[in-house]
Amino acid sequence: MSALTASPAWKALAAHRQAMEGVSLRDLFAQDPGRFDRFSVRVPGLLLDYAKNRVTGETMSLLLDLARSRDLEGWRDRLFSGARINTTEDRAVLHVALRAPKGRRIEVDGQDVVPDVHAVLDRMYDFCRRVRDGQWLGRTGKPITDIVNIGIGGSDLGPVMATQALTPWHHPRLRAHFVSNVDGTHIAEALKQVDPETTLFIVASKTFTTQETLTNAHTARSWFLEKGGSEADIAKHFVAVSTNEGEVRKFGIDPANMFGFWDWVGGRYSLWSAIGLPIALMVGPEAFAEFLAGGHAMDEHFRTAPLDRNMPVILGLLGVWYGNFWGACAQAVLPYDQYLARFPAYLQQLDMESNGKGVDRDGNPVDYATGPIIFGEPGTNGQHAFYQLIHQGTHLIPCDFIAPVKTQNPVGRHHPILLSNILAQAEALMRGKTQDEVRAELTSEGKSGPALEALLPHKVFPGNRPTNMILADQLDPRTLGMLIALYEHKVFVQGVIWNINSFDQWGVELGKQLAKAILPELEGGPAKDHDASTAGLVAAIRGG
Ligand SMILES: O=P(O)(O)OC[C@H]1O[C@](O)(CO)[C@@H](O)[C@@H]1O
Repeated sequence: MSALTASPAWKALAAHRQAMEGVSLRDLFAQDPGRFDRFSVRVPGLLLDYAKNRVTGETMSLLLDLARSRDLEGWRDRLFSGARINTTEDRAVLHVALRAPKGRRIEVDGQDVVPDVHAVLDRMYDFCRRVRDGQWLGRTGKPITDIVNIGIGGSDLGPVMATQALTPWHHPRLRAHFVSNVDGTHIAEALKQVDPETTLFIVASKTFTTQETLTNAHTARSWFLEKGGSEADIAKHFVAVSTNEGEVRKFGIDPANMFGFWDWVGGRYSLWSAIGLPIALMVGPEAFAEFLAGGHAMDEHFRTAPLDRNMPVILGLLGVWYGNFWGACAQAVLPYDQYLARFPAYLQQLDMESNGKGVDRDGNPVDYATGPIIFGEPGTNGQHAFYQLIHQGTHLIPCDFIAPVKTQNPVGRHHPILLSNILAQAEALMRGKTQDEVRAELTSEGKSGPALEALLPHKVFPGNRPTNMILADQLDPRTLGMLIALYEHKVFVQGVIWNINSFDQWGVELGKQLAKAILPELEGGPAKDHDASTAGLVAAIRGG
């Protein structure tokens, strides 16, 4: 037994879970009209309603006991103080420093990093202004019209998601494109849409050694040269975002056109850094600064709010409650805002790359579930796809619903219709529909006898399915920053409870290694020793 599962706080929760068997959310609501007030938290701009969870006051207090017993507050202090909590890579974890205001002091090895953060931001903002104002000119003297970000994972998903989320703030002349997949189709289709004389490529890679990104970047470079650009023109059309100046130079990008960041920024936590350059170019420095301010506001909330009023803590603990005590292995994230269409994909990396771990910080196998499978689609599309399983299937899938109260596009009745759907879904998942209710409904429709009885079980909804509701006043740069930081800290809270390192990602390495070995075989090199399946597939691809 691990220290976690042997702990009194864990055992108390396990016993409480047994006591909660059969307790229904319907009853909890019926018994307590103040449930919304008790189980909701506001920070300016965001409201979290977690009343539709299988929790009582006792549940929350036992979960908070667990958090305290894991020294959550101590770990939070270590995070914010620049301690090297990413032990397997011997790094600090300081994405919070990327959104710290000027004058705030955050140290790594005794050195304040906030001035460096703002020096890069100032350079980025200056560059953005020149591109946006039409002063930065392409090789034939024309202003930039298209930005192609080449990156993958954290160097792609965050920028794609946030750029799309902030579409109403986009500069009218600029279009953003994102190329990530090493599938040549991705870059080929992007290049079909852009003009080499007015396109700016951002090669975004923390390490600048990532195979997909380097392959795409070299293809873009060759295309640029084939289309009449010269080596000397590259400086006008290619910039880099990286921590690796040496590799950037080797690629042929002048370090003067490089925006740096630091090893204490994890890839999936990097959209606040220069990796956010495509966002800043599209929405402008002022909106990007607001986005950072939103992230910082959530940092302050996480750092200072009491644990029982702390949004990331509450979300994290609820995830632990369902994952570890109710056997839920998935978590749906359901944004009811088309601008947040890529939010679930972004969260997949944030959460699953962070907490998809099977050993604890000391390398011991864990005897409890860790991070869940994250999935989702924007509402209402998901309703017509996978909600059936969430309502009536055999798996327990806690859901996070996210919506803006005010839409950026008040077209006709669309927004009230959208919001009626999100509220209805959460209500339906909580209430369900009993046999008696179904029987009464079918009877009122004129059904009776065996026909009614045959249909009845199919129309019953068990209900009692947990949901959180996150309402933003509106989706704008500030609330987007808050929302992202909320989930970053939620993931951190869970990592602390599970005693895992949420900041490394060794699980992505083996596939990369094997792909390197297989590539020469697919390009005509000698066949290597594989299992029969892989050998057969290699032969099939080689036409053997
Ligand atoms: O920015 P880089 O170094 O190209 O890495 C891209 C991505 O690859 C990973 O290392 C593994 O998928 C991610 O953590 C990272 O975001």
